Parts: sequence; structure tokens; C-alpha cells
Amino acid sequence: MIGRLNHVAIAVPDLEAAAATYRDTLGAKVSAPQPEPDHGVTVIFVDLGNTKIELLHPLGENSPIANYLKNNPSGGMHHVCYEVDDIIAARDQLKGEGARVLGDGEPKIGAHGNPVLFLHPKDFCGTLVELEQVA
Ligand SMILES: CC[C@H](C(=O)O)C(=O)SCCNC(=O)CCNC(=O)[C@H](O)C(C)(C)COP(=O)(O)OP(=O)(O)OC[C@H]1O[C@@H](n2cnc3c(N)ncnc32)[C@H](O)[C@@H]1OP(=O)(O)O
Ligand SMILES: [Co+2]
Repeated sequence: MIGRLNHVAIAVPDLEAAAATYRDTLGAKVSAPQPEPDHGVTVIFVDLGNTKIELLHPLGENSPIANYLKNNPSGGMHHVCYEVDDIIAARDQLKGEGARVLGDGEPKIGAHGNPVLFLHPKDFCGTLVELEQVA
């Protein structure tokens, strides 16, 4: 079912400062901030060539990562994103195996323009898992 690692997401209290760390201290290529109001975050991508780091900061009132930053004020690794060929087939198989799909279970379009879903961390080794359909 899962394929390549699409990205590792890091929630950060200060997006510009985090981008500067990756750009200036670590010499990486970073994108411009990309607001994603439908997901309650602003993201900046760090392109590593073989995968990406997704820097995340809350956007709006009900950001799903606000609580995480409250509990981890310096920030931290928030989720991993694996690629799948068919996100509906993956979702249905996982639900059939008792895994919890977050939200209403319907994929939303993520920051790369592809359908994404999230799986409950408690079902996957304490790690929030995002699935992204990549053709
Ligand atoms: C623009 C899209 C972009 C993309 O890649 O395309 C994105 O990735 S958007 C990313 C932001 N969106 C999401 O994260 C959506 C899915 N996340 C959620 O629905 C929530 O974050 C949720 C339900 C995982 C946690 O919400 P919250 O923290 O408010 O709930 P709790 O405090 O009750 O936590 C429950 C339980 O889970 C543990 N937890 C919470 N967050 C994480 C995490 N990131 N990794 C691992 N574990 C996590 C938390 O500690 C609680 O555990 P407990 O033992 O019960 O205390
Ligand atoms: Co993500």
C-alpha cells in the first residue's frame, strides 16, 4: 500500500525563523510561505531532493496543530506523509482493518494539489500518518 516518503512535517512556533534556520544555517532550498486555510496551517517546503520537510504553523482559529504547539512550545516532528496510488482503496482497506481515519474520512486536497487523508497516531506507533495520492 504505502510507497515513497513524500514529506516529514515539523510544527514550528515561528515559521520565518524556522525557514531561516533551514535556508541560512543548513543551506537548504526553502519555498515561500503557502497559506492552506482549508487545513488551518501555513506551510513552507524544504526541498531535499529525495523528500521534503514541511514546516507547519497554525493559520486561523481552529488549527489542528494549535494543541500540538501548546504541548510542544519549541515545535517538533508532527507527521509523516507516505504516498499511495489509490487513496480511496487505501482508506477502505485501512478502515476494514480497524484503523481510524481522521476527519469525515473524505480526502481533502493537500499542499501539493493531491488528495490527502490522516490516520490516528494511536494506531500507527504514536505517529500521525498522512497519506497522499500521487499518480
Ligand atoms: C496543507 C496540508 C498539509 C499537507 O501535507 O498537504 C498538511 O499536512 S496539513 C497538517 C495539519 N492537519 C492535521 O494534522 C490534520 C490531522 N490532525 C488532527 O486531526 C489532530 O492533529 C489530531 C486529532 C491528530 C490531534 O489533535 P489534538 O492534538 O487536538 O488532539 P489531542 O490533544 O486530544 O491528541 C490526541 C492524542 O494524540 C496525540 N497526538 C496529537 N497530535 C499528535 C501528533 N502530531 N503525533 C503524535 N501524537 C499526537 C496526543 O498526544 C494525544 O495522545 P494522548 O496519549 O491521548 O495524550
Ligand atoms: Co503534511
